[in-house]
Amino acid sequence: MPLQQESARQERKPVILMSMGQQDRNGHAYQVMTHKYMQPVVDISDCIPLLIPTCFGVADIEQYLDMADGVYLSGAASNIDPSLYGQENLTPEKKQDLARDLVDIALIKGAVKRGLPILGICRGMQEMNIAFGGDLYQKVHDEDHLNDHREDPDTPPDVQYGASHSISMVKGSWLHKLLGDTIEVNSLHGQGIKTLGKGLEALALAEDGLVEALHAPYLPQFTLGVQWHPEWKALENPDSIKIFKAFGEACRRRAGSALDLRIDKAS
Ligand SMILES: N[C@@H](CCC(=O)NCCCC(=O)O)C(=O)O
Repeated sequence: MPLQQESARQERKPVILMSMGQQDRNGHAYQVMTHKYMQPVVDISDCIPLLIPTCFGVADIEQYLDMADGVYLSGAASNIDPSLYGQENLTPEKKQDLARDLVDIALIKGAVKRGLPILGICRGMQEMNIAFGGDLYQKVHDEDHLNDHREDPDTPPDVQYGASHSISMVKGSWLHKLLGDTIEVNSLHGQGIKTLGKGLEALALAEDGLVEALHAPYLPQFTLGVQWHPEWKALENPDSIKIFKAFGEACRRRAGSALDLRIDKAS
């Protein structure tokens, strides 16, 4: 490969799309929460986050995807509109964010078609499940066979995002190779995976059997949804570093092959 093309490949950081839905929780401003999610993408994945507004609908999603090497779905306090997975709303007291639901589901479907890597965190993992046709427990804590996975909102952030329970990786899976048998994770969610979407498989389970990580093994690209928050102080957590590195590497591979394709077309 000519030197010029090789250095263009090395200098170009992968671009990762992330939607900007409503983001506030326990007095943490929108900017603080968005920053929390972007920080490890910049510091560990070594990628460029490109934020997408959710208030203008999905008309321009394909054009956004044209610019992307990966899709990143953050967490957020709001619940997904249950009509999107065929249920009545059992949590009317909780905020929803339909604009974000629609943008993120379009992003996931677009990423699937285009072979873009996908990483979803907490609400983001739940969105992946809905986009693939699965559904959710709307109140995990009301299910007899499941534990309460919510945080105590009256405690300081370090406690809320501190280790809460252990999860076990599915033996023989790529996540098992990456993270080992078990790790301790934080837990800040009231909803959880009930039925897995079509083609999705669990990669990790909590002690009560709730799905804590999933992927779409039939797809060639990197796909990972996690129910916990690896973005929290990610640089201090070796497991989080492994996750964000793996995502960054997948996006870099994708960016490299997209560049090859453009070079081939141009020559
Ligand atoms: N509403 C869902 C979403 C859970 C979630 O993403 N929580 C994170 C909120 C705070 C943050 O983004 O750090 C549920 O309750 O299951």
